[in-house]
Amino acid sequence: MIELVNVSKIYKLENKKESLVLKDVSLSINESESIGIVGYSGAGKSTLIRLLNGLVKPSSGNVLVDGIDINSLKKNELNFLRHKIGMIFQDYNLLSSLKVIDNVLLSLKISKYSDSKSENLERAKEVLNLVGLSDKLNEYPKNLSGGQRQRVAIARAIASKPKYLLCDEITSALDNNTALEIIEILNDIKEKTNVTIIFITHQLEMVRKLCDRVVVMDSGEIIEDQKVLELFISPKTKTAKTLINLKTELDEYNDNTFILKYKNSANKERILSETIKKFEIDFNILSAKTLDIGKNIVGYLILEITGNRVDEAIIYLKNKGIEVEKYEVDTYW
Ligand SMILES: Nc1ncnc2c1ncn2[C@@H]1O[C@H](COP(=O)(O)OP(=O)(O)OP(=O)(O)O)[C@@H](O)[C@H]1O
Repeated sequence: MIELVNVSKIYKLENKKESLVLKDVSLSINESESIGIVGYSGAGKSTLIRLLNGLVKPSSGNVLVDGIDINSLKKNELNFLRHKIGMIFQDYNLLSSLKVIDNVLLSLKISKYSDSKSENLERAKEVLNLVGLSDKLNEYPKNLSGGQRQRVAIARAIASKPKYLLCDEITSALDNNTALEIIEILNDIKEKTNVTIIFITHQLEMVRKLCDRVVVMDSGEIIEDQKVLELFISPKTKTAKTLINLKTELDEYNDNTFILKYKNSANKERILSETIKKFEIDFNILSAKTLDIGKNIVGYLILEITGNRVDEAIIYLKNKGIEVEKYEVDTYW
């Protein structure tokens, strides 16, 4: 488990000025969880993730990894603890003078994975195979595409079987298809290992495809922390709504226009037809959309509801677990 307890971070600037970039942040990350930390540029995400492996020291508060306050450790103890924590960066950070396989072997050597050269070699080949690069072992990074370089970085980060994997904007520099391939690889790694993934990004779409839980940051604070599925049904903050980025644009709507949001669609048809009969109302579907979130689906429907008992029908729908809101000009899906 990783815990941040009342962590603040102040950077010292020139002219003796200071900048408070994390404000009393507390957060617990459970084992085998995959958590997305999202927010706009400058929210403090990179600072937060760097606190988790001691690359940044807190100005106050504690960072605990498996119960150990990492800032109480001596340098060699911190280095040892870092073997538990793999990190991947936006700009890959590969050594250009080393071949793909040697980049991975170097990381195994540094983390003292095994004394046996052949075991290290076997492991390096295994992880490069896992990220689909078996045919690139002897290439230099400069001969690889951005997506392939990021795969090498993933292989290097997971080679010594870390318990935690920190990912700092690792899909941000890639085109959408390549970014989704990277997410697929991480999902595969998640399935095959118990690694805990901490994924920093401003691309909520990547979090939707990878993570169970999402933390939204704004100006150095955590402003939302909930299951990804719940965030897509009822985001609480404007930042989350904007990051979801699914603004609807209906040309015409009125006081009877509503947006319905629901998890998984199995009962939805039945509930809607029951509601129509029970309250003698009419539904006119204006727009519909579904999103897959992990193994779940979130559905959105924009309806015009007419009849004498609309209020009762809405209460009924809500009691059946369907989120209902009046449609307004800035409604987000
Ligand atoms: N070493 C530093 N010294 C001074 N200020 C810093 C330092 N690192 C970050 N900052 C400032 O701290 C704030 C938070 O930066 P941080 O990189 O943690 O945010 P972020 O959410 O990751 O943003 P981005 O996605 O742009 O990297 C920013 O205003 C940034 O300018």
